[in-house]
Amino acid sequence: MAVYTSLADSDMRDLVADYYLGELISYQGISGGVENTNYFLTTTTGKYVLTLFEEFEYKEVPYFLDVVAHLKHKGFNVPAALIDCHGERLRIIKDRPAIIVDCFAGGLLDETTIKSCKMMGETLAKLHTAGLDFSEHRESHRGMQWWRETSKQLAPELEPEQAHLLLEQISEFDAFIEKHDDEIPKGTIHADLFYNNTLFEGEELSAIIDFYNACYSWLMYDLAIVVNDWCSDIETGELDMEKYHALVNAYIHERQPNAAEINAWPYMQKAAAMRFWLSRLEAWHGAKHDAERLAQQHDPKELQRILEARIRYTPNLVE
Ligand SMILES: Nc1ncnc2c1ncn2[C@@H]1O[C@H](COP(=O)(O)OP(=O)(O)OP(=O)(O)O)[C@@H](O)[C@H]1O
Ligand SMILES: N[C@@H](CCO)C(=O)O
Repeated sequence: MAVYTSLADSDMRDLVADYYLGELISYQGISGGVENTNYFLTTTTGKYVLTLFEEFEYKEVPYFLDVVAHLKHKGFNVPAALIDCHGERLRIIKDRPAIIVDCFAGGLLDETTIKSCKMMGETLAKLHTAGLDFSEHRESHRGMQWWRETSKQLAPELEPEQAHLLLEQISEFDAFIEKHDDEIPKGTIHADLFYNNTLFEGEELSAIIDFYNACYSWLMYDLAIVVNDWCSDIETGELDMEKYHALVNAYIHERQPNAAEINAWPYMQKAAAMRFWLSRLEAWHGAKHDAERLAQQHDPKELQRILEARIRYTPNLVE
């Protein structure tokens, strides 16, 4: 279970007493995520989620809270940090920065469908447009610099063919970006919009969560992250072309990519797969001597298969 920082009953009661949330009724660690510690809190006023940030220091967190506040202000159902009795939205609990947000109704999809892909494509384009006037620009903490350094560190631990594939993909993308970076539109992106970061009520997309990889980067890179997760067959890595067309056409209908984005699309699809393959490899290698932690990790092979499938074939953005 991904509760890295455990809180005692008394910690929870003290915490809830510091917000306008009534009395604590119960709490429960959330097993879903891998990056942060999350608890569901039930109080006399409703249901909430407590997040303790395991990767970030206190001063790094306000950017993410500002992104969410900006999008909430624009009408998206996203988890803005609640304000406590002292007027603060961010605090330290057990040495970790922590926030409380509303718990949204809805559940995780077991799998994506053509209809949910269409909804995601449309919503992603709207999210990108809404983020264009967000003035804080933060580089990704899992961007080009991170993948260059991490791939070099991990390469000796990998099978030679894996190391070759990883390093080759990074240099191919780096060479492409060196020439074209300035032409490809950037904005504030979610950068981790896997379908387990969305909630659905019935067939309706009800909320988008987990903005803690948000950054200022290429909008097409964000679309590629979404396509790879929402439209790929997990066993083979191949795209389900009906889902692909539903998602991409819905995106394009809302926001028309320019010629540079169309040109960059194959590179973005491969880079997006490589980035999550690498973060899963990093997490997996970091956890390999701890069976409990290892069992919580996502399987890196799934993203390796997606990358290999995108190398075999990358569909065009616009037919
Ligand atoms: N505001 C919320 N409303 C309802 N459920 C939530 C909310 N926030 C988190 N959850 C639940 O908790 C789970 C884990 O949350 P989250 O994805 O933010 O954790 P994480 O550790 O950052 O995960 P990962 O990085 O693996 O996606 C979600 O899949 C969802 O089921
Ligand atoms: N969505 C990521 C984990 C959290 O960043 C993955 O599936 O590898």
